[in-house]
Amino acid sequence: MFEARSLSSMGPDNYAAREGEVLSERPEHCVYLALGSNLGDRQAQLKAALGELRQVIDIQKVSSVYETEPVGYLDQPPFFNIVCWGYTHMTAPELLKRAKDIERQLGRQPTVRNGPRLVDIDILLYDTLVYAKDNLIVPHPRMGERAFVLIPLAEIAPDVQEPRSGHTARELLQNISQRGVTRTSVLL
Ligand SMILES: Nc1ncnc2c1ncn2[C@@H]1O[C@H](COP(=O)(O)OP(=O)(O)OP(=O)(O)O)[C@@H](O)[C@H]1O
Ligand SMILES: Nc1nc2c(c(=O)[nH]1)N=C(CO)CN2
Repeated sequence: MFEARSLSSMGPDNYAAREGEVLSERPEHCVYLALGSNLGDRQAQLKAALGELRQVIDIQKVSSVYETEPVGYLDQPPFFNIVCWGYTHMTAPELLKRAKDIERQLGRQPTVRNGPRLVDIDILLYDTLVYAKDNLIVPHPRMGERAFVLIPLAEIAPDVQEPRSGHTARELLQNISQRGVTRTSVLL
């Protein structure tokens, strides 16, 4: 399924949008995103962010909602975290820009690194792309150490590979502590 629809291995610079180009005629790319929220109505924030993302990503699967203890900066409320995957015609830089626009649109204010936020959207994987330029790093550089990412990722795609290491989500999860992450009964 992933291989069949992941049509291009070109880097993002090779197919920047051209004038008059029809988005749906561009190649499709398989993307994995992680979303988190720890302020306000966390469930509503995640739902709203997913709704916005659906405008540019044909979302195939969304994980359960996990309540997770804060990592990095500890003096903040617990998060709700999810992971989803789907297909998009956007390039990776375009998708990052859209994700950051959605965060702003939903009211995210600048804060300390790892600090509280209404909604956070990270690009985990973009096809098998390994990319680091300007303000974008793919695969997400910290995904392999975060139970709040790997547990929902392994729920919906245990065999997906992190292309830098070649390890699957299930394998990466076996190398880290799974404490502080609880599956909730919340449905999105
Ligand atoms: N794969 C990626 N997904 C999302 N943002 C990325 C990615 N790679 C680099 N960035 C950059 O990281 C910057 C900081 O993002 P953000 O404020 O969400 O960080 P953070 O959520 O506090 O920390 P973390 O990146 O560890 O989750 C963004 O402006 C973006 O340009
Ligand atoms: N539990 C949890 N901790 C975090 C999270 C998050 O989404 N969940 N995001 C962070 C910065 O992106 C920092 N710490």
